[in-house]
Amino acid sequence: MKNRDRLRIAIQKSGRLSDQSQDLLSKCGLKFRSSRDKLFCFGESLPIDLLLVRDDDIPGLIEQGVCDLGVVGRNVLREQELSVRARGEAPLFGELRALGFGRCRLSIAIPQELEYEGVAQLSGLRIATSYPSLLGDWLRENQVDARTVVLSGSVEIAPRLGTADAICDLVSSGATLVANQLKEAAILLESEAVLAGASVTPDDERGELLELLLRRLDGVLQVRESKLVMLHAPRSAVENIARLLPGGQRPTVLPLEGDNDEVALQAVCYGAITWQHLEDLKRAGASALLVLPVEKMLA
Ligand SMILES: Nc1ncnc2c1ncn2[C@@H]1O[C@H](COP(=O)(O)OP(=O)(O)OP(=O)(O)O)[C@@H](O)[C@H]1O
Ligand SMILES: O=P(O)(O)OC[C@H]1O[C@H](OP(=O)(O)OP(=O)(O)O)[C@H](O)[C@@H]1O
Ligand SMILES: [Mg+2]
Repeated sequence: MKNRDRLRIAIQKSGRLSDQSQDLLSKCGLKFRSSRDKLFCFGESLPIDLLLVRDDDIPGLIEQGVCDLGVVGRNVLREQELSVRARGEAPLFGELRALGFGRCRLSIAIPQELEYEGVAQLSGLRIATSYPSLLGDWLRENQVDARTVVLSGSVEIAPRLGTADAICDLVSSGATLVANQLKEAAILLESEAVLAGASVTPDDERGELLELLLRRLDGVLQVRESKLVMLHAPRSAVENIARLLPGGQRPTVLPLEGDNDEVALQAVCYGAITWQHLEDLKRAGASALLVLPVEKMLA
């Protein structure tokens, strides 16, 4: 691995993951000066630079040591991981964190008029895909002997053109399948954007930068799911109420001026706080309930 004193992160230049990738990095406090060509952006707030590339190139760039981190769909990362393994090599990149956006699934779909009776039915079929390694792996695991037809895009049209009998492609809302008279038969992989990185942490300045960035990222990811809940309650109800706080840490209990029976409670809770939660808390004796968003968090 080449020695560098600045960390480099690759994200998708323009596509489904671009905006949310940029947004996530900016929430981690990274600011970039964009260059004229807009393919390399110099990091101004920390020695962390940005590369804007095609998503398919990200695992390879990490493997070659050109960049240290990348934001890419798990579907792309796993596909390339499997293709490296198929060459008898160990991949030099892997998933470091799941990022919670760009959710979709890699599925097999068949023509709507067919009844799906199970994987065995796929034997002997031609399946069109842009993910030959993931598909091949799944077919082997399920002992299905099908033929893979590799296409780089517009996979859903293959059955209509007669070049394949089924497809294996990304599905999110399912609208593209319906538009092409196809239906989902089996899910091969649940995907979302992930932070990918080298399997070995660099042993120069970048190692520390990487740790700092991961700490910030963990804070940002946690905050996204967190709320600060504040309420008043009788001292005797505190234990019950603490149990009702979803994923809550131990609450802070504070005295209320001029009141010996009531206390104020505050706790950071993880996951959604629904109206049902609030009603349950009220029934347990809580009043003056407030639910506030959390902006930053550092463990
Ligand atoms: N319909 C979808 N809904 C949600 N996420 C999706 C959907 N389709 C794809 N994704 C996710 O977004 C990633 C990027 O999708 P996009 O279509 O922008 O890629 P691309 O066309 O290969 O882009 P590039 O030009 O960078 O090669 C996919 O690899 C996948 O992880
Ligand atoms: O289930 P849906 O919500 O319809 O989404 C699925 C479609 O989205 C993606 O394509 P995209 O629209 O990005 O086009 P592309 O493959 O040409 O990039 C994917 O390849 C599917 O075709
Ligand atoms: Mg691509």
